[in-house]
Amino acid sequence: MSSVTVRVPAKVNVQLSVGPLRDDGYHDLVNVFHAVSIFDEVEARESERLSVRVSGESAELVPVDDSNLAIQAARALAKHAGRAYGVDLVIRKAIPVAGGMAGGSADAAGALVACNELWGIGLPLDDLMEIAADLGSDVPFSMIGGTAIGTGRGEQLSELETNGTFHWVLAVADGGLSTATVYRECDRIREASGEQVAWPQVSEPLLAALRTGDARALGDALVNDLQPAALMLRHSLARTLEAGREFGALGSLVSGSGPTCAFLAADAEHAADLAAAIAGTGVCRSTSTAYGPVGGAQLV
Ligand SMILES: C[C@](O)(CO)[C@H](O)COP(=O)(O)OP(=O)(O)OC[C@H]1O[C@@H](n2ccc(N)nc2=O)[C@H](O)[C@@H]1O
Ligand SMILES: Nc1ncnc2c1ncn2[C@@H]1O[C@H](COP(=O)(O)OP(=O)(O)OP(=O)(O)O)[C@@H](O)[C@H]1O
Repeated sequence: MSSVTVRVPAKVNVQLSVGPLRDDGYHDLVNVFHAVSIFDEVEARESERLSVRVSGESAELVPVDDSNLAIQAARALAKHAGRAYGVDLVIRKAIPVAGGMAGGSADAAGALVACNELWGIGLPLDDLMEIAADLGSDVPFSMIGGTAIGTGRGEQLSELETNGTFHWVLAVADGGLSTATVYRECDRIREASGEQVAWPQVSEPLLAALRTGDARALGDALVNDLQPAALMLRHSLARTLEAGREFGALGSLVSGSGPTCAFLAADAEHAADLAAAIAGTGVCRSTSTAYGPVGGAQLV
């Protein structure tokens, strides 16, 4: 086999509840991930050396040195297997870079699955998931996709049963936001307000909405504790969210650490109308529609 291609979805967080800052610099979360139909492709080609190339959406913003998460994933898998494997990784990006939709994590998950196949290692999913968690808090979810609750720093997953398909509009902003900076801003806002940080709890109305496929109830239950921090760092996002509400989104929130905003629609037609209306106001760089849940990293 000389080449293997894997497709990996983006995510939105339908609940992101952030607990107190831990001693290791992470926060305990209740993180309800939902995989949506925007996909990066990671192709692994036989090679003597480790290298990566990136094309597509904002490819010029993605590093092609050892800081690339897909290269880190290939290296970690080779180390686990105890061999000095090489691979040429070719990434085709559709997921916005530094957009709060787990783009780098998707590429890391894609590289793990693709290299496991290309190199004929045959490592079981459980072992791949452990390597994934070491690479980043969002990487395990990118492996499995669907809808799942992440606890701990978001890496301890339990899959959720959902019904039907949810339709989304994504409003992509100009430029990204650093995840670490957004968490730091969240801590700063909390410290300044003197607020006692509660232990994060799963939202029962949110779980019920997912279980029954009730988009209207899900729209009411969407929550993101990082949203005030993202809005503080990027004031223009308030107008983006406002446009969604104005044009009848069932719910609007910043996706993860932002700056992408996600809007829930009633159905595919409503999503298309909403995407066009929001784009027409000029409050974001571009809009697209997507549906979820979709599966995780998969060979194509
Ligand atoms: C915002 C989310 O995307 C929501 O799914 C994730 O929580 C972030 O996941 P990620 O990008 O995979 O993040 P990581 O690479 O693990 O961590 C980047 C930085 O984000 C902060 N971080 C991340 C996860 C977490 N539970 N608490 C944190 O405080 C830490 O400062 C960390 O140094
Ligand atoms: N393969 C990759 N694709 C995109 N960014 C990468 C990749 N590897 C490393 N990076 C770096 O990671 C940073 C964050 O990018 P990424 O697209 O993962 O952010 P994000 O979607 O906001 O992440 P998350 O939602 O997991 O917090 C980028 O600014 C880039 O420098």
